[in-house]
Amino acid sequence: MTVSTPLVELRNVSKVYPATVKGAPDVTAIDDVSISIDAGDVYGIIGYSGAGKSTLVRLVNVLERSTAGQILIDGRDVAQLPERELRPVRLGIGMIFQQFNLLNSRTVARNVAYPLEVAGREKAERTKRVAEMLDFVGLADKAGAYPDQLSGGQKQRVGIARALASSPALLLADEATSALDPETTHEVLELLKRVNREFGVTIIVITHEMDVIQTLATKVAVMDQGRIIERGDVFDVFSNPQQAASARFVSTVVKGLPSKPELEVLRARHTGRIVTLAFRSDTVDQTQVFGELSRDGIAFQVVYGGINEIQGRPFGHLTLALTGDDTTIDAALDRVRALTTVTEVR
Ligand SMILES: Nc1ncnc2c1ncn2[C@@H]1O[C@H](COP(=O)(O)OP(=O)(O)OP(=O)(O)O)[C@@H](O)[C@H]1O
Repeated sequence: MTVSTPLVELRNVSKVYPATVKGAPDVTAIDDVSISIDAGDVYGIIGYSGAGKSTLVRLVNVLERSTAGQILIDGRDVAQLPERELRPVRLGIGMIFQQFNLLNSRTVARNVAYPLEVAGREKAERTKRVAEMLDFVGLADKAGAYPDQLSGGQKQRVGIARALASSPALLLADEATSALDPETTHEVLELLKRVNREFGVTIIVITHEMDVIQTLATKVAVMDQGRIIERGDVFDVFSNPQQAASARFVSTVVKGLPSKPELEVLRARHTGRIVTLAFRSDTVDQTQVFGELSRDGIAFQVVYGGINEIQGRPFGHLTLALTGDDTTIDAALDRVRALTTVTEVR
């Protein structure tokens, strides 16, 4: 078996900013973070404002130096490289930004050509590559337009064409859809999926929006106060978050567990016992669960919840109001507990 080197690996990385106000404590923006990203991954990093996401991105493309730890790109520690050796490393990393960062005095085509000019590519090669990239993002007809003649979604597509022009192996997307409306966000995320699928580009997606992770990423790390508090396959984290902060992010897109006020409403509206059941397509057989509950004169009604899907795998929570003889319900719930997680709200 061959063990492949991760494309990006952070080992015990920290970044401390000295206090900006005299007497105030230093700011630990990144606190002992280790992370491993394989070639071909779409790796989401989610956290609230101030969690350290942007700092992490600036460390990976070495716009800033870490205070401690190793940052390996393709097995090479870039954190220690002298400035003059960083240029080729940065050329291998594309970036897209929330505010697009296009050059307003240049046409769309010349924006896309910019990294190729910096890399010293011949004019003929630049022209060919720019045409290919504009074609890929569906903006061939806008080559001669200026950025301020474009919509937000079109600007970000130019940003993507520019980021990919020098054929980087890695694309960093820092809040790339946060300035866009939901429809345009969806189009840009679909384009980024194609970037990953068709060019095999590894993508690190930085966001505070869980639906971006749900749509695009295959793996996710949740950041809080400079640390990674949870990580895993997107499906696992969404269907069974382990940390309270992760569960809060998940709850923004998944209607699963009723909140306290919602439970009050459910209790007032329904007689009988209220239970929430967890479902995961790969481990829980819904038919069997409902079969157990429909026996022995128990009646039930689904009163809250929903089933979601990530990468074609359904999961979710359903809350039921059960009526019937208490002892019979207890026995049925015991049987269901052998099949899935049951939470009863008393
Ligand atoms: N250049 C800097 N000097 C001092 N402190 C900084 C600097 N850059 C970031 N910080 C601090 O580091 C912490 C992490 O900031 P960072 O911008 O990485 O967070 P973030 O998760 O990207 O949030 P946002 O989405 O709001 O940018 C914050 O407390 C921030 O104030």
